[in-house]
Amino acid sequence: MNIKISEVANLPTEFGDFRVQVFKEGHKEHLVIFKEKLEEIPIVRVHSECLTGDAIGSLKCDCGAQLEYALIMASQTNGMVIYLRQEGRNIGLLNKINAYALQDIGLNTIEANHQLGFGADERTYEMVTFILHHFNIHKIKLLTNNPDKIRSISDIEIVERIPIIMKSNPHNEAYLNVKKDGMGHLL
Ligand SMILES: Nc1nc2c(ncn2[C@@H]2O[C@H](COP(=O)(O)OP(=O)(O)OP(=O)(O)O)[C@@H](O)[C@H]2O)c(=O)[nH]1
Ligand SMILES: [Zn+2]
Repeated sequence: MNIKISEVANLPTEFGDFRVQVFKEGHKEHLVIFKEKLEEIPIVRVHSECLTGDAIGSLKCDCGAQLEYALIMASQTNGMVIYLRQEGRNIGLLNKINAYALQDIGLNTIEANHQLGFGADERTYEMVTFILHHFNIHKIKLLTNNPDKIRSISDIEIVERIPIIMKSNPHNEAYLNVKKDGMGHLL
């Protein structure tokens, strides 16, 4: 992997004061948000980019609320958020919106991906291992409901899984049910 690493900079936020660093892999610029004095076994959130949920307040998913919750947890526990640029479970924004259009006519989140020729989840997590090793972190507590994410992160000991369950709304209820029944999420 040819990875460019930025300097570390301060980033004051409404959730607390963080340090930030970018890991650039090809055209993907992943952002790591962390507290200056990390816990020995920190709480880590591996968050996948969701422009619609993270930045626009979309109610179709739970990403925006999860990101806020993760930043608050990181701030309060000397933890870290790894913001991976894997928009739309790594099919990209254009394809995700095409998937949303298929969902508008009745397909669920998995069926829509398949209709477009993608797997249900195209994400990989080598970058997480690279980033954590860069910080000399070998053990973490992972904030997730997704068992597949736990299985996919290699060479890092996940000593605890901490759930990150957000309140549902009428727009994302069906989506969350498919994550639970079709993708094995622990919801
Ligand atoms: N292709 C596709 N991607 C989606 C859809 N809804 C959300 N996403 C993307 O899914 C990613 C978030 O993954 P989720 O499955 O919600 O959750 P997770 O990260 O696997 O699991 P947690 O760690 O428990 O949150 C983001 O990259 C979103 O852009 C959808 O309908 N289709
Ligand atoms: Zn989302």
